[in-house]
Amino acid sequence: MNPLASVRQFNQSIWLDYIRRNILVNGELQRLLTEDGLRGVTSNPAIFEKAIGGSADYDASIQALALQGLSAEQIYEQLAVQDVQHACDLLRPLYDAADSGGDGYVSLEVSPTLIHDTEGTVQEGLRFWQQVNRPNVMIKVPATVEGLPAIRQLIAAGVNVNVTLIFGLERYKAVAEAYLQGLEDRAAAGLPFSRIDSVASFFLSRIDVLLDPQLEQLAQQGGEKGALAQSLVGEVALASAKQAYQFYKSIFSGPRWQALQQQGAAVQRLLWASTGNKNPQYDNLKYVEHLIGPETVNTIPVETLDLYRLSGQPQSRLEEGTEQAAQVLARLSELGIDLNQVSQQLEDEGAQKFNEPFAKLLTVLEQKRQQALQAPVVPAELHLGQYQAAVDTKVAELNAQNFTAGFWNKQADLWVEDATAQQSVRSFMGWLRVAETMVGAVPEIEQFVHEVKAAGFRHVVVMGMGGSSMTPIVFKQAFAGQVHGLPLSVLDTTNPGSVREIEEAVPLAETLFVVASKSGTTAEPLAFGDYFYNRLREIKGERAGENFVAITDPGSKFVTQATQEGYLRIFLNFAEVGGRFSALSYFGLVPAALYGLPIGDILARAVRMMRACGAYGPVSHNPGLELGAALGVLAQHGRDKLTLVVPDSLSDLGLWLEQLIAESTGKEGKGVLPLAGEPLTSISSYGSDRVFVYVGYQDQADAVNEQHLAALEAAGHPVVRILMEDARDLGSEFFRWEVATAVASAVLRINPFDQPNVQAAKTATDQLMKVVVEKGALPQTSEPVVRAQDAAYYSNVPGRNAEEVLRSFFGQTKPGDFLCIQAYLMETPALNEELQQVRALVQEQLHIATASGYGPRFLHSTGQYHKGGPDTGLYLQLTTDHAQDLPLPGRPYTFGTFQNAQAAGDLQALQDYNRRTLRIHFNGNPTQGVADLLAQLRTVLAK
Ligand SMILES: O=P(O)(O)OC[C@H]1O[C@](O)(CO)[C@@H](O)[C@@H]1O
Ligand SMILES: O=C[C@H](O)[C@H](O)COP(=O)(O)O
Repeated sequence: MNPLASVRQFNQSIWLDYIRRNILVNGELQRLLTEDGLRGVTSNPAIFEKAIGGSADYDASIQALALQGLSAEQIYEQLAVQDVQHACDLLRPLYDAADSGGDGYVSLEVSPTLIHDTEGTVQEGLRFWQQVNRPNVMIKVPATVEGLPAIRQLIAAGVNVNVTLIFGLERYKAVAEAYLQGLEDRAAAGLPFSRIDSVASFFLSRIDVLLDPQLEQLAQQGGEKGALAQSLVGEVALASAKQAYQFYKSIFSGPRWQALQQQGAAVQRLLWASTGNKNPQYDNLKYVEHLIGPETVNTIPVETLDLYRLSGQPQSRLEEGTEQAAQVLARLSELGIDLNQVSQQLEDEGAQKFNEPFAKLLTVLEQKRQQALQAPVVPAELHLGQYQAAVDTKVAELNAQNFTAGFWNKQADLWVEDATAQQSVRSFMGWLRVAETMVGAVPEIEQFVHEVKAAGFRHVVVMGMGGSSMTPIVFKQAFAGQVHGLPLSVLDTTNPGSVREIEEAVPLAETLFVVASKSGTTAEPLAFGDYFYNRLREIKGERAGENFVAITDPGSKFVTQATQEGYLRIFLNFAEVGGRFSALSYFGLVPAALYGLPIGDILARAVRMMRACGAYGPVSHNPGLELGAALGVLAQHGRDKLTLVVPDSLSDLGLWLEQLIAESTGKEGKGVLPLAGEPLTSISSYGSDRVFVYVGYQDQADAVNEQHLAALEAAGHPVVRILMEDARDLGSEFFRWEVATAVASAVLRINPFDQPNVQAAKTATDQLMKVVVEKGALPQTSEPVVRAQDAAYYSNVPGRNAEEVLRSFFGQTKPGDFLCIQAYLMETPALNEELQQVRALVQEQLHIATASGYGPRFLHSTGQYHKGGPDTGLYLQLTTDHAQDLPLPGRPYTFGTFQNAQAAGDLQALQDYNRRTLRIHFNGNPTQGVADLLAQLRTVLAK
């Protein structure tokens, strides 16, 4: 048996004298608990100095906390408290176990600067107790003269205390006395004793380190005294411990103790501390092997722990040589050594030994804090030409009304007048500070990632719609090749071909499926979840749930389902964070971390932007406000087509911006229409409804796009450029654009946080699905205007053949319109290519903007704008029959029918809003269908 685990049979508990974030996160502490039978953890200022000051583990958190305005000391406290909380959570099952035996604790020491300050110690002890907020934390209090009354008071207040820095027997007795008095005070106040635990940490190696040289010097003088001194070298620490244990037995046995014990009090166990050997001549296990005995604890540094695991030989030895031990201590005085003086010196040095690293740690933190504060956010360069003056006026107006302060105070009248709408605005502004909350959740997420990898998962599939899956799509592309996490796929379409493609590409049994739905009621993710859960049941039976993770709001129906199905983990997001504003919450960060992204750094960048936008006090320039004001004012001047130009590696950022901006602003007949992925066409093909935004990288030349933008700018179009340092700046950009979107909405006087017109398509789809459930198939659609050989054309425009229908449809185009291609087809590179050519042709020939989206993805993105925004769209819907369909388990329909119902439902909704629509249903291969359409359009649109 592992010697470490065997120690328990002698009723001693082994604790770990070490803490560092990586061992909490990477499973190391958990392994020590499970395999080595470890039963507690202790920390001290020197340990934290090594962990925080001596590693880069905490740098991202330090940056984020510094940017939030915390001082070096506050940063230390926050980090230490977080680690202790995390460790407490890992030890909690042990603490809660019936046979916990007073174990399962994690110790956090009060500041070493308080070593002679009773009141300060009590206050800080109580503060830490509340901050850590875990029943299994112990507050470490030094056993100085001033510490004794603090121990008593904290015990009386019900705080678990680890008394530290005990070097001598007299002081040990005073410590036990303070503990008893604390308990008695508590009893007198009529308060219970249950689960108040305390340990008395007797420091060992430091005693020998101080005394051995003195003894050796005396030994060199020879004679009888010399011989005595020689015999005592290396003996004093162990003798002190053995003697202390005898005192312990007598203190915790008499009638006084029994009275307390009867009321439920627990003994204050002796804990052997400072048990890492510091003298190369001694056995490294010296302060472990000799001190094994009942009702004691030994807190052991990692190196000693590793050695003990290899060669420990546990036996109960604490009461061996008790007589001799007493002799050793008694005879010291014959050598003129006063043990009380020695203890005092050790105590003074002990204070020093913790003060120095603590001061060093604060210095390091201060440097890192300053660095964080000096790092600027990436600027957005706004070249607004003739609109500059109007935008400046709006910015001045917003500043004059103190917009930034009102914004951070969730002042809803900045957007809407109606009281109910204001309430809704306020209740969806949790995104403002969600990045701060998530900084604290990083270790938890990273630990989860380690567990997932350790369990053998090799792939991750995120399944969700709109805001719930868009961020992972962006991350996947932007960080491709730069990270080494688990490969990631995102499923956000009901297209049976795409579902099958993912199914065939992943190792099902070793794939983690993340079902992401804020509401927990969105039809698509629930269908994806059910489909893959069923597949996993076929492979793993009852254990299928082990491959599933949910991200959803607290209390959603999906929580119940995921619980019943035995999901591996349920991440509860925040009700007050809306879907498209959830990039920096669990929705964006859990998949990101699984993919291997440095989520701490990404969050730190987000906090940097929060700070720049006035989250922590007034700012002279608010980049989010300035961008948002520009977008709002430009839209009011008819420049409402926000055309996104990005390098290939950021093309999916366009999709994210589309869903954020379109779903937030496209309502009440107003809005900003973001256009992602438009092909570049001749400068004259762009109308005066455009504003161009480039998001790229500082150190990556993008000549083609840049030349194009320069020409557009020269032609009088407003152009915005944002050049990120690296992909981690996406954290900043998500936040900048969220603020800008909210500000643009304020300029347009709309509520950015609802999506009133998305429901129209959902309701129409639901009705169609009811028919499917009842009748087994979708209802017949009305007759097409034209039925050609390979395609049918449905529209309310006239035409005797395909060409005429296309001519009538495109003949409706006015300046300021846009073509919106809605492809309910399987996304493939070849199809993308054909669609891009259609867009380019339309842009060139009709001088209108073009958008293209796959259904149902765009329904949760630009779909809101299509129905709620201005009536400027020509909607070209492309559908097909699904040659290779997929059944949906437990439902009387297939993915293909579901997707077609979504197309039909949205078409219905568009027509209900009197939008101009043309549906082309391809009978054959859709890519060929689009190629044929392109050929026809070349004729139809030719000037
Ligand atoms: O996360 P949920 O609730 O499944 O919603 C998915 C998406 O659907 C919408 O609610 C509506 O399109 C989006 O706002 C959201 O991001
Ligand atoms: O609680 C544990 C003590 O802080 C620790 O054991 C001190 O050990 P050291 O003497 O090696 O610093």
